[in-house]
Amino acid sequence: MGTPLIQIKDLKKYYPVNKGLKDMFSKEKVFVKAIDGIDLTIHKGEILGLAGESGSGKTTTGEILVRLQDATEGSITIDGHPLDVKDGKLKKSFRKEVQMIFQDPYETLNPRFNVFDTIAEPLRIHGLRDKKVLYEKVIKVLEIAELKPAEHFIFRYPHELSGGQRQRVAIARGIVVEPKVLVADEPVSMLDVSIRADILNLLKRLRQDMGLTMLYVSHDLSTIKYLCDRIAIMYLGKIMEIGPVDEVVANPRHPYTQVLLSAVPVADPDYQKERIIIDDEAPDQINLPVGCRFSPRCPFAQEACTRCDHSFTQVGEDHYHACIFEKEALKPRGSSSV
Ligand SMILES: Nc1ncnc2c1ncn2[C@@H]1O[C@H](COP(=O)(O)OP(=O)(O)OP(=O)(O)O)[C@@H](O)[C@H]1O
Repeated sequence: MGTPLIQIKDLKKYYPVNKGLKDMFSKEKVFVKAIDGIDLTIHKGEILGLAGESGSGKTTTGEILVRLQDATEGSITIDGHPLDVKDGKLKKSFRKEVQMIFQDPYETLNPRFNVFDTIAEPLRIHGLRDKKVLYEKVIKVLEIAELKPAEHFIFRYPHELSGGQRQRVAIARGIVVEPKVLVADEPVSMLDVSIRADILNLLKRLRQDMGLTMLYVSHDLSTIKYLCDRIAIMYLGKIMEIGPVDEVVANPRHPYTQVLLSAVPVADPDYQKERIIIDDEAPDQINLPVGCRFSPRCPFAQEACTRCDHSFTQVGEDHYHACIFEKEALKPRGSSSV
């Protein structure tokens, strides 16, 4: 295991919910607990995949890391310094250290900015004004992002680029300030299947050539398996399982991870995989279950699950899960409890 670069401790993000006029007079505040006390470590040069269904808190985690949102509680350090440093100058230079690329490059690129202005903007914000130096830096980063020949792309506008090319521009903009960390939130889910692997390979190369550390947010377990070293599985604001990606995929321990993996299609037509079917309905984000948050949908839930506090059990090297049962002890719901 390498040196920790990012350390997230007991991170919480609670959004207040206004349920109407009646609530305005009620003393009891209601919250969506988007992130509810998570610990994560990401090592230098590592790519950590953050997976889970819609609403589990993945994007919020990434946005807090890149300071698009403030946490309600908890601490984050990057290379030993706190992310929420108050000093104005330090704050600006630390901001450079974590950059984010988003799902939809259409939305993230300003249609009135050409490629040069798009990529030069963060450099200008950080004080670089010399046009020649800016031009050279933009050309260099376009080449790294494999938009070649760079001169051919530099003065184009977003509508003159394909989806894949736009995502490459967004990546070039992210890396031009030489960050330590890249948060990639579903960066290939809106792209044509045929170009997804090219973008994932580019991210792999950036890790290798620039030593970038990444948080890769996705609900797509197959892209996580392709790209990431470790995977963390989130459900309703909690981490359910975390470990080396190959190990978790081959030997999932938490029932929620088993459910997610059972839904991934397998290319081999002769391979019969047992699909674990669960209640499709989105879980209630406000009235959270007592004990294990997954228990109302879990095919193996027992009465004892109401006493689960989501603390981890280690089951292998760097492999942890938050189910109170060992895999062998999981019994279909309704059989005698432990
Ligand atoms: N600004 C906000 N105000 C109130 N609730 C929010 C806000 N942003 C997110 N949430 C809620 O927080 C929870 C987690 O959202 P988040 O976007 O982090 O989940 P996600 O796992 O990334 O889902 P998806 O894959 O759909 O993006 C959801 O219930 C969402 O509705």
